[in-house]
Amino acid sequence: MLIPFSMKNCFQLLCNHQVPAAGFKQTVKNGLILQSVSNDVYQNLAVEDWIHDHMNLEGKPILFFWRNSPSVVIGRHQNPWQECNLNLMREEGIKLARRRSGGGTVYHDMGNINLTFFTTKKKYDRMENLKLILRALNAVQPQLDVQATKRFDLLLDGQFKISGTASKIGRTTAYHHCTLLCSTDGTFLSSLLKSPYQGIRSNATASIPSLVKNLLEKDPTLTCEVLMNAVATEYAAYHQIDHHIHLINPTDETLFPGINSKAKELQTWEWIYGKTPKFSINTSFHVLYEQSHLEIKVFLDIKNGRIEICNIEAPDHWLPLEIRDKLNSSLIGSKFCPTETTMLTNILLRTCPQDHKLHSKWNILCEKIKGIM
Ligand SMILES: Nc1ncnc2c1ncn2[C@@H]1O[C@H](COP(=O)(O)OC(=O)CCCC[C@@H]2CCSS2)[C@@H](O)[C@H]1O
Repeated sequence: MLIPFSMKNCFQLLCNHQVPAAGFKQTVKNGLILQSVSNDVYQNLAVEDWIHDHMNLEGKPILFFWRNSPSVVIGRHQNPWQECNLNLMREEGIKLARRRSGGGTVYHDMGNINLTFFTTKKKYDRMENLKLILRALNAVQPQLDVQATKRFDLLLDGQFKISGTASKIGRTTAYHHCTLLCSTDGTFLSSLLKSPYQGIRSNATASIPSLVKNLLEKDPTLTCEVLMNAVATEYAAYHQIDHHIHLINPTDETLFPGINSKAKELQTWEWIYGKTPKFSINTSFHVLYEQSHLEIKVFLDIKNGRIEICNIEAPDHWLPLEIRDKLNSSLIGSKFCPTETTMLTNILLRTCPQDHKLHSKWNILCEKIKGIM
């Protein structure tokens, strides 16, 4: 059963320096189950941040269910260019989010449930949480063969991943969050999580790709709603709490003071791209010039998402050295992002407005460079 959640309840449960009213304290004595009414990945990640920041040491465990419209979610220390097809994502309007927890890249859509288990650091136990999910799955469909692995994945029939795990451990509190694939678009998932970019070198965390499967393929009654209710029932039984799922609105400032600025921060270029660990690109492409193919080599070092070193090598007769130097130096400091090349084109137009041939070469270069961004 879903019930709306009041501001008072939330403050009393979560905020430091608030003494829960006697009656409420009784009902949430051992924990609480929440579900987001939003399908916005940034807003939902902001709820995680907010609860993590405000949870007090009394440590009522909280289970938070959330689902997102199509999004790719990378780990805190990952490189989006290495993990996904950013061009395809832009074309398809798929959001990219960087979460605060480590680990690999996953795809979310409305057929995927996210579950966040908030506890004190002391009580943080990923295997315990996964066992709880396994009990819930067993309760709704005893025929399922699902096992938890040492990496805290859930595998169906010994080989198909249905859940991936990540976590964030703070000084006193922690959360473990995981996915659960019910009816996600698997074809889309695999095409989005394939990087087309060549020649990237970095120390960023690499994802561990697996075969994936939806639970709905095994049993058409296993919808997201059925699975959330089953997990809520197990969670309630385990913590001896009310099994009601409280609906929360992640944009409600009266409920979560300051949450909208958290969501905003998660949407910034500085967080999503700028936090990418330093990396380099060593690639080349060919251009057709006077009936022969010329090789253009590109070497880039990218730090905090911005080009730190840029070396574009092209035959002198195609692009004179001084223009190449201009290009290399104008790219330095700019964001490694396609909109920046448009800005550079404008710079060139201003620098040498008459040279049409040069402009077309520059445009070719910019198009090629955009292709690796
Ligand atoms: N939604 C989803 N669920 C399970 N597995 C997935 C999913 N999307 C992709 N994958 C597969 O997992 C690997 C990456 O596995 P890898 O082990 O590298 O990473 C993870 O599992 C991270 C899980 C993060 C969970 C958080 C919970 C709330 S916000 S995101 C990917 O290449 C695909 O093969």
